[in-house]
Amino acid sequence: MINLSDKILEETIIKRPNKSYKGTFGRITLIGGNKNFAGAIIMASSAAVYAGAGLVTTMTDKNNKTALNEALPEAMYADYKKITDNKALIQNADVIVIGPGLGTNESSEKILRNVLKLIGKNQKLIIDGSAITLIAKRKIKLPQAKIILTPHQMEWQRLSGIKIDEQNYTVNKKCQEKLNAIVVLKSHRTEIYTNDKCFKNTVGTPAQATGGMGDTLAGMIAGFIGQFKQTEQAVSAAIYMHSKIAEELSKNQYVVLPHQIINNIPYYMKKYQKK
Ligand SMILES: NC(=O)C1=CN([C@@H]2O[C@H](COP(=O)(O)OP(=O)(O)OC[C@H]3O[C@@H](n4cnc5c(N)ncnc54)[C@H](OP(=O)(O)O)[C@@H]3O)[C@@H](O)[C@H]2O)[C@@H](O)CC1
Ligand SMILES: Nc1ncnc2c1ncn2[C@@H]1O[C@H](COP(=O)(O)OP(=O)(O)O)[C@@H](O)[C@H]1O
Ligand SMILES: [Mg+2]
Repeated sequence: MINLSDKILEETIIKRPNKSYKGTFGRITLIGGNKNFAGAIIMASSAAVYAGAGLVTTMTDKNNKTALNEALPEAMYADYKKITDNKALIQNADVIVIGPGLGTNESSEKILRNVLKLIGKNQKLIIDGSAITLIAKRKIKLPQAKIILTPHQMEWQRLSGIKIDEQNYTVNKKCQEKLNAIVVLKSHRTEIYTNDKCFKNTVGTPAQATGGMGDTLAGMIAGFIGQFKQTEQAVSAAIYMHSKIAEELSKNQYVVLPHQIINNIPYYMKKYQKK
């Protein structure tokens, strides 16, 4: 297990090339946010935009359209019940995020299945929250793609069958290999399992134990892997920076909210970019 440090940020966050445009920095499509969980997909989408994603589309419940436009005018909207009429939004994306606030009813399952059918093998797919629970409970097969799973410990228990108090490096690694995906096992000290290396987060604070913190992380990871070439490195950098911001803010705050992390991402990216 490799302990993460500031080095991961300096190695990952490069100076933006002058010869570039929005397409250079990643087209990201996020799917989630049922009518009760608008916040989850708005936080994930905001984190992606603030982490530098070039172009963001949010596919969500139609009741969330106004809230999304008001909170994040940078994001485009599409109805997540019309995936099959909007195949290009999935097929042309560099990174797809599915799950924040998606819910686990039949309609959520249908949306998830429709998205998974469209994923290409070279696309990066982040599977979070409800999508992990659905895959576990309905035994849905993962597509061929560059997959990143971001479970908290209970979601990992549902997916892997490993009880929370029995989760350890050896059994987690074995299951990650079987899934053939990067597994971000979230806890107060998140672990990242990849095919060749494993990393452990060394920063973070109980001040960040707030609903929406994982939704924010999923969007941040999307923003990073949409821009920075080395996927494993970019995933690790996003996780480290998410907690680093929380830890810094917690010096003056009793609690740190997801939107406060989001607002700080551009400043921290500038501060830690490759010298
Ligand atoms: N504003 C919004 O729109 C928000 C929307 N959200 C969306 O809601 C959806 C459901 O996600 P979820 O994580 O809230 O619920 P679920 O999957 O049932 O897991 C909770 C169960 O697991 C247990 N547990 C054990 N260990 C744990 C651990 N380390 N971390 C966390 N839980 C742990 C825990 O134990 P307990 O608390 O009972 O002790 C409980 O029994 C998802 O799509 C998400 O994106 C949220 O992000 C909130 C903000
Ligand atoms: N006590 C803690 N110390 C450090 N990080 C924490 C702590 N509690 C929660 N976190 C972080 O907050 C996030 C919680 O993710 P998750 O449970 O999926 O939240 P949500 O689904 O509500 O958005 C993870 O990134 C986790 O590492
Ligand atoms: Mg979550």
